[in-house]
Parts: sequence; structure tokens; C-alpha cells
Amino acid sequence: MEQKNHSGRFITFEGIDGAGKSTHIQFVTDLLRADNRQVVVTREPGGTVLGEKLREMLLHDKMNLETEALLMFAARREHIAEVIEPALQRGDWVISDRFTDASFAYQGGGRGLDLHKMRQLEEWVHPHLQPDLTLLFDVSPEVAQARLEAARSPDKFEREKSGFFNRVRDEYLRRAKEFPDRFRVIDSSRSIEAIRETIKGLIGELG
Ligand SMILES: Nc1ncnc2c1ncn2[C@@H]1O[C@H](COP(=O)(O)OP(=O)(O)OP(=O)(O)O)[C@@H](O)[C@H]1O
Ligand SMILES: Cc1cn([C@H]2C[C@H](O)[C@@H](COP(=O)(O)O)O2)c(=O)[nH]c1=O
Repeated sequence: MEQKNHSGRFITFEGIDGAGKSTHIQFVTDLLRADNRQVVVTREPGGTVLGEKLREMLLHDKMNLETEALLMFAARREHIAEVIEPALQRGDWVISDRFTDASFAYQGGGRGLDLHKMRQLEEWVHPHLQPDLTLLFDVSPEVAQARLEAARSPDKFEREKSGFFNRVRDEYLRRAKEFPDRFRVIDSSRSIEAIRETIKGLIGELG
């Protein structure tokens, strides 16, 4: 495990679109606040004024794949400097709806960008920062798609076909195997109640 130079905790939520991340972020936030923790809830791309502007472009405009990856990491650099690092230094718990694993899964796995380039960007943008815990909400693209269709109109990523989401899912699962210390894979095809029980146990382990 990497050496930490802060007293806070950094938890990331990952999974394909519609896997259920947002649903459970609220639950975890309530759980931690009830335990008197200071919690900062944020998201990627986004989380800062500049990052939210980049999010609009990233989710709605057509662009070159490398431009997409670079803008994801540009938004992330701002997010780390303005939100994540200051919060961790204060000793807060940071909950982020996605982080760098999403770039590996979507731009790497989904769209086929060379993972070596992604590792170089990661090394540049946050050489010493990794989540303490990454909750990977794992579900088939078919189930996720059915949930999303019932919930809202799709953005650029959500309009992709199931082949794309199968590749995204595979890359997430590959990373979960590569980094078993921080990843916990949650079977997100279960009921919301059953998933909450699993999450409670996992958060408890962080202390
Ligand atoms: N375990 C579950 N069982 C049934 N429905 C669920 C479950 N989890 C979430 N949902 C529903 O599925 C929809 C998508 O969930 P949610 O917005 O939490 O997904 P998400 O992973 O945050 O998606 P995105 O990454 O696209 O923002 C919502 O309508 C939510 O109520
Ligand atoms: C951080 C990050 C995100 N994405 C994609 C994944 C999702 O389709 C959207 C974000 O939408 P959400 O409803 O907030 O999940 O962006 C990506 O492709 N690469 C990334 O690094």
C-alpha cells in the first residue's frame, strides 16, 4: 500500500452507467455523518467550477479519443488540487462518484485507448494519491440499461451499445484483480437493501 500523508479517507464509487453508484453514495454519506464524520461528496468529471464546465463538453460533445482522455485528466487535476487534497488534509472523508479507474475502464477498455498512455497520465496527475477504498458496482449492461431507461434520457456515454459496456465492465474487473487491496466488487444485480448491508460491512472495515 502507498504511504499516506493525510488523515482523511478517500472512497471512490465505480461501475458502468446505471450500476447504482449514485443511489448508494447517499446511503454511505448518511452512514458516515451519523458517525460524526466530516464528509465531502463529489464527482468526476466535475467537482469544481472548471470541472463542471469540462463535464458538459465531455458528456455531450463529440471529440477525438485522446482529447477526451486528456480533458478527463485535466478536470481531475483541478479536482484533486481544489477539492480532494484539501479535504483529505483536513481529515475529512471524501466520497467521489468515479475517479481514475473510470478513465481506464471507459477511455481504455471501452474506447481502446492504449493503457500505457493512461498510466502515464495517472503518474503525471496524481503520482502519490490512490483511493483507500474503491467500491465497484458490478452488473450486466442489460440490467443497467433497463434501470437507466426507466430513470432518465441518456448522455453521450449512456447511448453506447452493450458491447462498449461489456468492455468497460471487463476493464473494471481486471483492475479489481490488479489492485485487490483497495477494490471491493459488489454484486449490484441484488436489491438495494441487500447491497446496503454489504456496503455497511465494507465501510466499517475502514475504521
Ligand atoms: N439495486 C438496484 N435495484 C433496482 N434498481 C436500482 C438499484 N440500484 C439503483 N437502481 C435504480 O437504477 C437507476 C440508476 O441508478 P443510479 O443513478 O444510482 O446509477 P449510477 O451508477 O449512478 O448511474 P450513472 O453512472 O449513469 O450516473 C435509478 O433509477 C435507481 O433508482
Ligand atoms: C471520470 C470519468 C467518467 N467517464 C464517463 C462515465 C460516465 O458515462 C460519465 C459520467 O457520468 P455519471 O452519470 O456521473 O457517471 O463519464 C469517463 O468516460 N471517463 C472518466 O474518467
